[in-house]
Formats: sequence, C-alpha cells, structure tokens
Amino acid sequence: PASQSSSKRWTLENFDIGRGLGKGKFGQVYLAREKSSRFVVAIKVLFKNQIKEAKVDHQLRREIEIQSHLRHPNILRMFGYFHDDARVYLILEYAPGGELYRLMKKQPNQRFDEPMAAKLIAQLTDALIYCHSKNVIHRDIKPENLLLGAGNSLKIADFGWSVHAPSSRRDTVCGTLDYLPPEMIAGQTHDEKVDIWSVGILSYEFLVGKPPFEAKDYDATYSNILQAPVRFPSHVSDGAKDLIIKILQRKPNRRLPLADILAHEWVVKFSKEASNVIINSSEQPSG
Ligand SMILES: Cc1nn(C)cc1-c1nc2c(-c3cnn(Cc4ccccc4)c3)c(Cl)cnc2[nH]1
Repeated sequence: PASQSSSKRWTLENFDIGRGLGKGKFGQVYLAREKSSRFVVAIKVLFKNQIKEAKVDHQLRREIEIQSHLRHPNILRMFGYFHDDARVYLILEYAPGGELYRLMKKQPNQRFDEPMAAKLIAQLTDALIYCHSKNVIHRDIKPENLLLGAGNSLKIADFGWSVHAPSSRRDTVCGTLDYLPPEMIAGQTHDEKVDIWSVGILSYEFLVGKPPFEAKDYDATYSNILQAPVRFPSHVSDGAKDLIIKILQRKPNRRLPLADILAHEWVVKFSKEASNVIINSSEQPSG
C-alpha cells in the first residue's frame, strides 16, 4: 500500500506483534500487523551487537538496500526498516506458505513431482532474470531462503549474501557448500552465473529430494562440487536430466542461460501441468 512507502518513519508502536515464525542466525522473524492499515507483515528482528560482533553490518546494509528496491512477484518484498538502540527491524512481506523446504520434506519421498518442480524452477528463474537485469546476484539460493506465497508461489527471501556483480567473495562461506559453484568455493572472482548453478542444484534437489553433491562431510562435498559427475535416480525423466546437465556445467560460460532455462521443453511442458503437491493445508490461514 502507498502508505507503506519505505521513506516513512516506522516504530514498533505501529505494529501488533504476533507469533514467532522462525529463527535465523542473527535474529527472529515475527508475524505482525500494522495497526492503522491492519496489513499483515513479517518483521525480522536483528540484534545490533550480534551484527557488529560478526562484522556483517555491511552485509545487512546491502540486504536492505537491495531487497527494498527489488519489485518482483517471486521476490519477498521489503517494505521498510527501523531500529532502536539494540535492534534493527526489517518490515517484510508475509509469505503464508512458510518455508519451501518444509513443504518438500512433507511430500512422499520428500521430493516434488515434475509439474511442481518445473513451476518452482520457472518462478525462481524468472526472479533471477529480474535480479540480473538490475546487476544483482543473490549468491545464496538454497531451499532455506525460499518461501511460499499464496498458491504455493515461490518467494526468494534473505538477500544477506547478495551483491552487485561482478564480485570476489571476501567473507568466509559459512553453512552448507551444497549450493555453491566451483568458482565460488575456489575463491575465484565470480559473476551472476553463480545463480544459474544454484538453479541447477535446486532443480536436482526438487526432483530427487537431496542436492547432487551432498556428501558425509565438507571436504567430500567440496571435492564432489569440483569434479564429481551428476548421477540421477531412475525416476528422473530424460527431459529433466537434459536440463540439469546443461545447467550444472563447471565452466560458468557453458551454463544454460536463464532465458534458455525458461524456454527449455521440460520446463515449458511441466510448468503448465497441474501438480498434485500436498499443500500444508493445516497452516493455510482460514478464509
Ligand atoms: C514459518 C511460516 N509458517 N507459515 C505458515 C508462514 C511462515 C512464514 N515464515 C516467514 C518468514 C521467515 C520465518 N523465518 N524465516 C527464516 C529466517 C528467520 C530469521 C532470520 C533469517 C531467516 C523467514 C518470512 Cl521472512 C516471511 N514470511 C514468512 N512466513
């Protein structure tokens, strides 16, 4: 709503705070409702001392700068932010479907059918085409950073790692390596093609239920990302295999461009088909 322009001075007084929605490394997200408009949002609360200790305040500033200026149906909106002496509050779009990986874990065999996977891949690709058109690379596309809006629409959240391309990562990678391309784990300069690699990893994970280079430990994963051939279970169709192999090319320039992913026959065919995904009906708000 126009009244929620990001230039308005917000304070906690403007909101009724509801239940906790989730926890991240630096803070917690709460359901909230803006009092005058009764508009429902998610408020991410981050502690200033933790941010300073971890020296990620530049990352937070970048997340705010980037996410508050992006406008796309598959990118979680940031409506504004405010802070008090101890905390920073990000006013974010509320995604009623919750975290994508939870929905995936609920499916039979903990993976999506081809129509659902193709729909998610098409939405993710569309959002990244938009980001790259603004010279923004996300760099941290993984199931934990994907939420579900109304109608199981995909929402990219958490731009904490996004930068303007090209870039050479200075901060140490923490958390899983599974979604990072060879050039990033080797600490080389990288560009927006790192996000294409993540689409390939996620495409595999949506259809198989786990990422292709997953291994028992960090070093084994590292080695797999750099040299292991991608292996597919027999239930993965030839069309899906063709797409994923064309995306997961170790040389960035050989990767299928995002526009060609959207136009790939498997994506076009299945993103139009109805999917029988089990939605988290218990969590859908009534009405
Ligand atoms: C959970 C959940 N269940 N249902 C039915 C809806 C949701 C929901 N969660 C969100 C969330 C949400 C919550 N946690 N997280 C993870 C997190 C937390 C703190 C820092 C970084 C990342 C995101 C958001 Cl931002 C935005 N919208 C959300 N909606």
